[in-house]
Amino acid sequence: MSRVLTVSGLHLAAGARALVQGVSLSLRRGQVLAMLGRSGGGKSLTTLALLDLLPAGVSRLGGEVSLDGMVLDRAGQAALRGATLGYVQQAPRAGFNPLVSIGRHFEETLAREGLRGGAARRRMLELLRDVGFEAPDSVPRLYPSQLSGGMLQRAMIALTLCRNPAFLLADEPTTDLDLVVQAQILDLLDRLVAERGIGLLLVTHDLSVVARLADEVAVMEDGTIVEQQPVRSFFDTPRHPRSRALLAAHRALYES
Ligand SMILES: Nc1ncnc2c1ncn2[C@@H]1O[C@H](COP(=O)(O)OP(=O)(O)OP(=O)(O)O)[C@@H](O)[C@H]1O
Repeated sequence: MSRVLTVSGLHLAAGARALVQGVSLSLRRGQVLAMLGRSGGGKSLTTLALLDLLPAGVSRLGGEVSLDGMVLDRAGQAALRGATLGYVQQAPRAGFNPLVSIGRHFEETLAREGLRGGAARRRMLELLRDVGFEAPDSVPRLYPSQLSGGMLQRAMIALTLCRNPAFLLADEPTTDLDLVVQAQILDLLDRLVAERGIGLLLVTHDLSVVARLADEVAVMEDGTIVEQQPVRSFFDTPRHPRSRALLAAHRALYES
């Protein structure tokens, strides 16, 4: 199974406006890389570039995405998407078709893995149980509108796991959820890294989440990575003024 996903020298622009300039990152299996920084810094676009899912109007002017040292062309990136590389977005509702039951979503995804009928149903129930649904049998017949935000995020993660991804890209996966559910989803992601050896890229604004989950931290500012360190040294000796400001704001909030 793939071990390292790398982006190097990524340059993104909208027309003449540079949005991401020379970003390089490596995501390793079994590790959590947290990406943080001010709003508009380029975290989401970098994540979307890894998936080759840039929004209309944004183009990649330079940079390479590689898997275990093999540079991927666009077809290679498309083949990776959803299979080797799972995506967990901020608003899970947007990832589901509201007119299609949860069970159908699983059927379609599992069929791509060659699983149908009873085998597909068993796998779906196993995955739903694994992400924390205590009564998974009741879930497949439901429609997305019948699930809460937290349940939908769990279902989205289970759907992503159907294809056994080596890496997960999670862009603020808990932003719209209440605190208790946030903690549950983070526990789940943490467990997936530990048990399945998934490499997790976690975009977040929350330094408590970084402290709890991350192995490595990258701070983005105005389209560049201004600091990248192992999590311990990031908290002990932040080097960039933006990192120090983030830590000071965090400490003022939690240690006063
Ligand atoms: N479709 C687009 N067209 C033009 N500019 C865009 C587009 N999408 C994003 N941008 C710009 O690119 C820059 C980086 O955006 P991005 O969403 O990657 O930031 P971010 O760090 O993820 O922010 P946040 O933390 O708020 O999600 C911003 O200045 C944003 O306005």
